[in-house]
Amino acid sequence: MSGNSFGKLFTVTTFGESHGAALGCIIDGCPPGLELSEADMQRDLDRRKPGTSRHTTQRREADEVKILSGVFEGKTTGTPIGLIIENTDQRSKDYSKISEQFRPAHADYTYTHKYGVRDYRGGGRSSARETAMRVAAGAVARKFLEQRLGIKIRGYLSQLGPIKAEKLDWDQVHQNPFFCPDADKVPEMEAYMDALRKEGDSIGARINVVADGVPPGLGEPIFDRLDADLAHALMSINAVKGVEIGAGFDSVEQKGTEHRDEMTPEGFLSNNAGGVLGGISSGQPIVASIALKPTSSLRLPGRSIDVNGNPVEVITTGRHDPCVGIRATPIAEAMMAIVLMDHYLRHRGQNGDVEVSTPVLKQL
Ligand SMILES: C=C(O[C@@H]1CC(C(=O)O)=C[C@@H](OP(=O)(O)O)[C@H]1O)C(=O)O
Repeated sequence: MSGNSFGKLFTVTTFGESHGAALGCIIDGCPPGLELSEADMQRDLDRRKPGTSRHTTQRREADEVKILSGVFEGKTTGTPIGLIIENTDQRSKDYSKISEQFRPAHADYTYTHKYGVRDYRGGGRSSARETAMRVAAGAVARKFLEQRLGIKIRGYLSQLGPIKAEKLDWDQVHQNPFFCPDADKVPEMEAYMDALRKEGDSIGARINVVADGVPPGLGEPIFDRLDADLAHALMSINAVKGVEIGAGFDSVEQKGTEHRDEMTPEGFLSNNAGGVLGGISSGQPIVASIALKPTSSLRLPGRSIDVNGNPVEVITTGRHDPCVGIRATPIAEAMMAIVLMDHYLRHRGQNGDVEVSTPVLKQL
């Protein structure tokens, strides 16, 4: 397999390049009977699309999705769902200067070594523009999970460079261009990004994603643990350099008595596990966090080499996100939805008729 598909029973295959004709995806394995229209996906696509604030790339794409197949009279038929989004605002000449050079920290260099050819226009297939299709596919999974199981998946930006959100107010997340849940930090983030843009530099970010209402039992030990698949899915998002589940790397400094999530008949007393025990969902909220690196396309000159190995100074012109993390919240939510959907179908397949008398604990 060449790495363009994800999932075992709910599979998502994406195709397309940033400056090609279109982005597309095939979702296979979606159960029949789910009401589905373009509007269901457009809501999330609009949250991710470029050009919505001065803090993102100024490329203007409507990211209007069209359903090509798999839906009849407003409902999924169980056959492959084909989706397409046309690219409309490519400016490939911005990239002609770097067609034979490698941007430091960019996939330019590794794509060349792997394939021998490179679509240098906007990063080609390595562009984060590809994530639009993950968001569309994630919206289908999200709708099924919400309607059939009451699962709610929400994300937020918890840190932008040095600025950390200190409050988690879900109502605030969509009140600002950063997906920041702490209104008090927004002016600081705006000032930081304005200064950074003037400087021409970029910055990293952290995104948290939470799924509430996930039933216990999802996840396939040993190699397809739910947390392993989540890490796979989240790490596959462009620019992600770290993934944590629950307490994550803080577990290093915790003692067992502190880390363990004690159980009472009333519910779990904490959630250091991030909702996964032994690779299987526990019924607690699934909690993941990702670190995104700073964008590598910079107008500030950097040392590199050309395709022949000669030293060059690289300057990237064009339109770029000074912080890719700012638009990453809907992408992380989508990847979590795809993983949970896939594991729900897998669990239903093997264990759909398992009955246990042990009560399902709430999270206190
Ligand atoms: C278009 C999107 O983001 C693009 C992601 C991207 C990159 O190299 O990842 C580079 C830029 O592309 P271009 O130079 O063609 O404007 C961004 O605008 C998008 O997310 O939809």
